Amino acid sequence: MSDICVEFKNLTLGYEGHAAVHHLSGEVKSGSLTAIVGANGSGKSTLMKGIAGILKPISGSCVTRFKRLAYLPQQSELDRTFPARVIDLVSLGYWQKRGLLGRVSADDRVALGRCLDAVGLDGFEKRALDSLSGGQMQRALFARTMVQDADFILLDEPFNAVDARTIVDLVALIKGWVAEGRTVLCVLHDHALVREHFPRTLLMARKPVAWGPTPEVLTRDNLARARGFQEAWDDASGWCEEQAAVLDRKYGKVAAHV
Ligand SMILES: Nc1ncnc2c1ncn2[C@@H]1O[C@H](COP(=O)(O)OP(=O)(O)OP(=O)(O)O)[C@@H](O)[C@H]1O
Repeated sequence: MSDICVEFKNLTLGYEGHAAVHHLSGEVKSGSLTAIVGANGSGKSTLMKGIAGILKPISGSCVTRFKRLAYLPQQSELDRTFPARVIDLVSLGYWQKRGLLGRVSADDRVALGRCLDAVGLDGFEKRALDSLSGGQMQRALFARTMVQDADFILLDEPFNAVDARTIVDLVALIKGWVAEGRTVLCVLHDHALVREHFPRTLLMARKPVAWGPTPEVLTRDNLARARGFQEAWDDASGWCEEQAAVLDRKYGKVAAHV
């Protein structure tokens, strides 16, 4: 098996002709743990959707070589008023394996119980989703991710609105997945957390500003450059080439492939 599980080749992604991620090239190694950081609107979620295949490239390509994907979107994209229990939500993790209407086997139920236990939600099976706290909901979503038994895991801001204790527990789960050989890409805003726990980082500002070992990426210079790109970016402008060239001249050329 190749040790590269995702390869970006000059990838540009966007919406209705407007690019949100520009000219990304690079590779994600199997078994790696990478943080994706950048300001609001810098293209992090767009990149996740591109990797998940939800968004097709405007140009360039994103070649994926993983077997099974688990994608945990931002909580804001989830409807918690849907009348469902924790067990229903977590069981959805089996749909790739069983199909949407397939039966969850006795073995699956045992595995599901183990996952709920691992995320600290033992006994919560029958709780309604709208009765959960933000942290408990995130734990339930992590249980669903575990049930999927994916070799490639995308997490979009998984620590939003959860307390410090929950973050510690969820980070430990993520590290456990990586120790099992799974690959994890995780969108985060907390740079201190990234420095402490994430060996590799991709810094985005609509285009890649830096990508590599975290201490080499989260430098004062790179963060200033990312701010400059982001602030100068004009959402109203049509195509990216001209604007990117202007910004490159102003802030220095971006190392698009690190
Ligand atoms: N469905 C959409 N239709 C049109 N434009 C969109 C859509 N989703 C995102 N965008 C735009 O694409 C750009 C990048 O958005 P994206 O959500 O990828 O940023 P982000 O880095 O994940 O931001 P945040 O940290 O706020 O979640 C933004 O200008 C945003 O308005």
